[in-house]
Amino acid sequence: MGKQEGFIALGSNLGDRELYLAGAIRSLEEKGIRVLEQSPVYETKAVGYLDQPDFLNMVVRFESELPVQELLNKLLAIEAKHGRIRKTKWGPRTLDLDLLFYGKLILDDPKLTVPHPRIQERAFVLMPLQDLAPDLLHPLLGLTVKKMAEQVPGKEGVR
Ligand SMILES: Nc1nc2nc(S)n(CCO)c2c(=O)[nH]1
Repeated sequence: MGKQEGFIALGSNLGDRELYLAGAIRSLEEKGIRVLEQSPVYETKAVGYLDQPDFLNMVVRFESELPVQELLNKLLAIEAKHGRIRKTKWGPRTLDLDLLFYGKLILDDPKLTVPHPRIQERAFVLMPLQDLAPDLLHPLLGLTVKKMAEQVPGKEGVR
């Protein structure tokens, strides 16, 4: 695959959220996923199940040579290492790592969809992603991150 750049969304709404985000970034580095740039950290209102604590969200730009399946497995391992217990699909979690983009990859496999299928509807992803890559073009939607961030509802819940 050669060295590819990509973006990962990080989130936490349980326990010491800042610590979980910092730990995740350290774990990424340990597993050969080189973090090149970090967005600011945003405090965001939970979407999905609303009766859960606010999240801290951020996005990182990374580079890696890993095949995408191995990259996904490492993200799952990092979530598990930082206490992620999948009680309910949409419940609070210590750490959430979502692969947003990986090079020019387009993949629609049941286990893994890249680009992430909900980027366009998530202000908590688009606002930090815009800090890093406003002109990044979504290969399927044909919209830049800047354009998607302008259009996305719920920006008031991302501070
Ligand atoms: N604000 C906010 N709401 C969320 N709902 C879910 S599920 N998640 C987990 C991301 O898939 C989040 C999140 O990271 N931030």
